[in-house]
Amino acid sequence: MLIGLTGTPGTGKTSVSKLLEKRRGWKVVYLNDLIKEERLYSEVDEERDAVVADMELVENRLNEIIDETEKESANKIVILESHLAHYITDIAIVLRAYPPELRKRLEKRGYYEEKINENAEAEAIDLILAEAFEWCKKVFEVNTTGRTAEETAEDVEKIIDHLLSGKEDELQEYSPGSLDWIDSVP
Ligand SMILES: Nc1ncnc2c1ncn2[C@@H]1O[C@H](COP(=O)(O)OP(=O)(O)O)[C@@H](O)[C@H]1O
Repeated sequence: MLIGLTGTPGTGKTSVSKLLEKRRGWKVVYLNDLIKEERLYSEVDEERDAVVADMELVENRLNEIIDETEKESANKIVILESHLAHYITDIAIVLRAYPPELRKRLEKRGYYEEKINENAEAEAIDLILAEAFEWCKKVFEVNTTGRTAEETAEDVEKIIDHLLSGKEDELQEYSPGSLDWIDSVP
């Protein structure tokens, strides 16, 4: 089962993924690393020091990884970690962080002011959540505000265990759309 772990930069996708790898042995694909390491891109944007992913190459490679994972172990979970993951997966877990808290995290990571504003504003207008609704069949939302990375990892683990159980009922505490941070944009 391929599950997208998405969210604005700084919401904790990488931290949570590393904890889940350790705790549950689930396979995590760090999409941005995969694209660069395996050259799954069609062109390089020198100006922005970025690459343009070739989505067909990416999807083919992901299918191979899923098959390999399912053959190698009893593990049935592949987590796709990236703020673009929801463009690829049918299931998305969207991490959220109250913009003022997100700012602090990004400042700690040494982001420059303009990039911090850009991400804080995107988070305030629910940009990634809206995209996930558009692209995914199933969307879960996890508010990481005021929680530790460990607690968020537990939230994500609970959602994935629910999916593994095959239960169709909604996980109320993670149903999307309950956060409204539009007023946090200065
Ligand atoms: N509840 C939380 N969940 C995840 N990360 C958190 C949380 N609270 C604080 N953090 C911190 O925020 C930062 C998130 O960075 P990172 O995991 O790289 O995010 P992303 O991969 O989404 O850009 C880390 O330094 C992490 O320790």
